[in-house]
Amino acid sequence: MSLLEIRDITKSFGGLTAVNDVSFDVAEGSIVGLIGPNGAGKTTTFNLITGNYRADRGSVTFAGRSLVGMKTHRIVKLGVARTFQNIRLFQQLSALENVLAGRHCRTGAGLLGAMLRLPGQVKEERAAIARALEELHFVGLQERSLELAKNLAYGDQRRLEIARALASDPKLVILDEPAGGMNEQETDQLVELIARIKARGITILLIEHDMSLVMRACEHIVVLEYGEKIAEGSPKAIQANPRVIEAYLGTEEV
Ligand SMILES: Nc1ncnc2c1ncn2[C@@H]1O[C@H](COP(=O)(O)OP(=O)(O)OP(=O)(O)O)[C@@H](O)[C@H]1O
Repeated sequence: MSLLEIRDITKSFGGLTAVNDVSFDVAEGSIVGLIGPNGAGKTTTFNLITGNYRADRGSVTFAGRSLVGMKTHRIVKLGVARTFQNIRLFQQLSALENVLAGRHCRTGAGLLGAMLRLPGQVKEERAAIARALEELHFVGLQERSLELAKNLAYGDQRRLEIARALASDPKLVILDEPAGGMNEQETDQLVELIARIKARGITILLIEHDMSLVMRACEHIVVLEYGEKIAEGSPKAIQANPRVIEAYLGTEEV
């Protein structure tokens, strides 16, 4: 069954059509990769899913509900969480506080309850902290929970963004170049982390230029070029597809 259905989405910026009539599905429980050359429209596609941009045409349906025109915070509440190509952490806050910010959408107590320190609020806060620590442990950052985000190594900041996304109880996690700036060992660990996220029953859609990661981690790959989908299929089929090789992969061994 498809968790996410994208149909004929189009988005233009002035005269430039960044995404042109793109359709694809993300099956529940799967790991799908979105690849293509620089400027192909990958991040724009993500922004159309997460409500950062509104599609000019087409539909985005998540768990049977249309996301078009929905505000980002509502989309997060429905179960779509993301990380960013250019890391967007609260640099002056601790790792733990960053993950708590990701949990915020699932905590109910309002400002008054927080100010009055009502018992329900205190209990909820404790539960949120426990959950945030679990997510830090899950991504391997348990030792760094009180470190400011800005003091974390680049690869650790990427993993912290993943922990923050997971804290929002997503059904779908969207990762924008999660291996960007990572060394080989960190990338290997990321492949393993992605598999463990899937094992939790969470569906994953990712953009990545590191083909060793894409081919190892993804079950299904969608290829964009100049805003259009030029291919989709299994890693094996994509690696052998002449159009994809010409547009993006080249003739090098991947
Ligand atoms: N907000 C915007 N305003 C104007 N043009 C934009 C905007 N966002 C993206 N574009 C343009 O749309 C095209 C697609 O960009 P997009 O970032 O989606 O590509 P991408 O496939 O994610 O590229 P990369 O791999 O380099 O991240 C590019 O030509 C880009 O310059």
